[in-house]
Amino acid sequence: MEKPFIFINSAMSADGKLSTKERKQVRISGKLDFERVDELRAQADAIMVGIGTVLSDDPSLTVKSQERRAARKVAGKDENPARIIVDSSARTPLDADIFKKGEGTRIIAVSNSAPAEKVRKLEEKAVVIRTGTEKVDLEKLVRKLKEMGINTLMVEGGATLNWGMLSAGLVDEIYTFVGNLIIGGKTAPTFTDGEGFTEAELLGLELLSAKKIENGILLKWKVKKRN
Ligand SMILES: NC(=O)c1ccc[n+]([C@@H]2O[C@H](COP(=O)([O-])OP(=O)(O)OC[C@H]3O[C@@H](n4cnc5c(N)ncnc54)[C@H](O)[C@@H]3O)[C@@H](O)[C@H]2O)c1
Ligand SMILES: Nc1nc(=O)c(N)c(NC[C@H](O)[C@H](O)[C@H](O)COP(=O)(O)O)[nH]1
Repeated sequence: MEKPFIFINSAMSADGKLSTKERKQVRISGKLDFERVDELRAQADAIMVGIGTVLSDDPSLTVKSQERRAARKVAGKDENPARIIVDSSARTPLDADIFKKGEGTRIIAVSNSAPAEKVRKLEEKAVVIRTGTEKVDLEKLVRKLKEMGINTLMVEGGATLNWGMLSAGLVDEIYTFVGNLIIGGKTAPTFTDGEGFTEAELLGLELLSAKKIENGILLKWKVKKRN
């Protein structure tokens, strides 16, 4: 299948959580790790998050460094990569930060069951892509993104979207930054939620590198292809 190169970047606690049981964002990364994330954003053609992340964190998903934005301009690109929200029911608030901050394309991926009136309003602010009946069809979505010229796609969570992309076999590499804290709570989002694999379905990884950054560790993984 023709698809972009797809990698996930997430920061998790030492016990594998992405945020608290109230789905409140916590600072897991230190300054250097946020710099690394900014560099990854600047190199990507698009950044994708799930609607759960938009509703809980309201991220802007912009490139933070002025130098990196300027370098993108010199290379003939928009200051920010395309920002994509996977949002089956078109719940993205019309005043979400991704619409307010920075230049660049916004893409909202909805399913065919998303309410028409809300989709029309989103179309005034973003490119809307419809796939799937009840839930966005991630495979069709990434194929469409490739056709639109997106060759490198950075997925920044959250837990449910990570599962959707991994279980569909769409992810090439993963960066997990493991920070020096414990969050706990069986309902707190983990790196991968969703329904989970059976023993026969487990996804294998190859460790590409491990590096200490401040008080945490950055792991880079390659996802093994299933036969
Ligand atoms: N630490 C980090 O690096 C990091 C990064 C991002 C988010 N987070 C945290 O993760 C939490 C949000 O995660 P979440 O799991 O609630 O939401 P999410 O961001 O993973 O979004 C999930 C939504 O994506 C949509 N979706 C549509 N089609 C899908 C498909 N085919 N497969 C999967 N999802 C599909 C669904 O509407 C689903 O509700 C927040 O608490 C946020 O703070 C942490
Ligand atoms: N890399 C990273 N380290 C963390 O410690 C942490 N809490 C997140 N969390 C991801 C977060 O949920 C947001 O989605 C975006 O990182 C916000 O992006 P903006 O700054 O608004 O562009 N990500």
